[in-house]
Order: sequence, then C-alpha cells, then structure tokens
Amino acid sequence: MIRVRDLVFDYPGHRALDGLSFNIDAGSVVALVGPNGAGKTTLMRCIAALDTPGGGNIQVDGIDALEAPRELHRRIGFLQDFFGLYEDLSVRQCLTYQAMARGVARAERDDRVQATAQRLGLVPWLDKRAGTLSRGWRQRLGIAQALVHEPAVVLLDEPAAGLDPAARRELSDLLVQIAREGTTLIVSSHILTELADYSTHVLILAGGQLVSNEKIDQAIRAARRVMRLRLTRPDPNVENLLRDLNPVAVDALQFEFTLDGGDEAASALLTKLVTAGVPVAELGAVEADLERLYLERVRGTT
Ligand SMILES: Nc1ncnc2c1ncn2[C@@H]1O[C@H](COP(=O)(O)OP(=O)(O)OP(=O)(O)O)[C@@H](O)[C@H]1O
Repeated sequence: MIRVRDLVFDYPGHRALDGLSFNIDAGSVVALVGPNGAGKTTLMRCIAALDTPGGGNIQVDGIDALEAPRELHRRIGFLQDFFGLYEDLSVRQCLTYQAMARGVARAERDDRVQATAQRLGLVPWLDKRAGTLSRGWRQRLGIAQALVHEPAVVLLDEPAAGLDPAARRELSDLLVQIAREGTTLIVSSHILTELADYSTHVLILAGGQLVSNEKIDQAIRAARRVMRLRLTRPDPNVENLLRDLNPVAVDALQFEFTLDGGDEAASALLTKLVTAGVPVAELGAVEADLERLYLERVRGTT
C-alpha cells in the first residue's frame, strides 16, 4: 500500500530524512515513533504529498506522490500535529468543505458528514462555529476532517493530544474499527501504551533514519527475556555479581538485564546472589511491551 524508497528531505542546513526505505501493507496500523526531532512529522508530510522530498520516491496505493499529489490527496486523510480550522464555519460546513475538497460527490456529501460526525460524537456540535470548540472537540473535528472522505490511508499526528481519558479510549476504539474496515493507518504518538492498543506494526525513526519496521506481536514474542532484580537495601557487591549480564540500574535498588537459559538460569542466579549475601526482595521477568521494545531499539541511536 505504501512504498518508500531512499527518501531524503532537507530543511535549510538540516537533513531531516536520511535515505528512508520501507513498505507498509494495506490494512496495517502502524505506530510511527521516535525521539523528538526524529523526522516523524516530516515523513508524514512527505507521504501526504504536502512536502516535496529532495530525493527518493513514495508510492501510495500505486500513486506516485511526486507525480500526482492531487490524486493522492483524495486517497489520504491527514491530521497534522498543529492544524488550523476555519474558525467562522460551522462544524458541518468544515466537514462538508473537506468532503468537497477531497472529491466526495455532491450527492454523497451530506450522508458522509452525518456519518463521520456520528463516529466522532460531533452531532450535537454540527451547527456550532468551529471557533467556539474546546481543544478536545477541535481535535475530534480535526480527526473527522481526516476521515470524512473515507480515504484508503489515514495519517494521524498525535491524534490524542488534548483529549480527555474517555475520549482517548473512544478514539482507540474508533481506530480499531477503521482498521477492521481495511483502512491503512499511520499514527504518530509518544504515548506508547495507547499505540499498543490498536497498532499492528511499529516503525521507529531516529535522526531521520529507519531504526526498525516490524510486526509488534512478533517482535515482542522474539524479545529477549528481561529480568528485574529488586533489593531491600542498596548493596555495593551487586553490580559486580551481575557484571557478565550488563545490568542497567533502574535506581539504587533495581537492576534490569537480559538472561538466557530460562527458569534454570534464573534459579541459579538467585542462589548465587543470596549466597553472596545480597538482600534480594524480588527477582522476576519483566513483561515485554511496545514501550520496552522501543527503548531497546532506540538505545544507542541518539
Ligand atoms: N521548518 C523547519 N526548518 C528547519 N528545520 C526543521 C523544520 N521543521 C523541522 N525541522 C527539523 O527537522 C527535524 C525533524 O523534525 P520533525 O518535526 O519531522 O520531527 P518529529 O519526529 O516529528 O519530532 P517531534 O517528536 O518533536 O514532534 C528536527 O531536527 C527539526 O528540528
């Protein structure tokens, strides 16, 4: 569905995307993550054919972003991280305008606007001016504008920004539903627990380069077992005893490290620590999740 090759994008004096290549299959929900300044927003703008890359090639649904940007705009919905609204238009007019601009036939527009407003809980606001909406409702209108033309690909940059917890939950449910209907989604966010609720893939950028592009469940299954040791009080010998495992000190009482060899190895390690007089409170496996996967992948890249 999306094919990116050797993508390069330069701001004056700064290379923001540095030779990215990856594919995204139709129907995937991709969590686009990376440290601040990694290039996520720039990448989304290039895929949405709003910025022109200095090199490389992007195809979405077989359409070349450089050759046919207008055609692409009809097939893509994009919520930008800082987006403007037509403040003096009503919510209905904003959605109708977007539907029109993105090629929805006149006869279908009213139904699309109504259905999209329903999905985002915007029906009571349809005749209110966009300029009077609170931050969370503006955000919902922004999302509705990205969806109203039922695009094949939806790009959402920080969609949960400004939403209260209940609205975030509703947004997660909505994204799951949209993905089930076959839409390809790319969602950028720093809130990894939320992304984990609905994403099938994770695409990690750092410094304008691709760190990884993988299926989340497979990557988590394949992740090495991380163990956490918790002490009842600080112990000067513990780091020396764990030396071969390259421990990371979470704080003065907690250390994390990977351990091969399953329960046998864990049991042997526990015996070794206790025998050496280390005041062990707990030794156990840490559950792998998207956040851990991310931290492991970006470690050393920044
Ligand atoms: N208009 C601009 N002019 C110059 N440099 C820019 C411009 N916009 C972005 N950059 C730089 O390009 C790099 C990538 O920026 P981008 O906004 O794409 O990153 P990001 O991953 O979305 O970051 P964040 O997580 O902070 O939103 C950053 O180093 C940023 O400072």
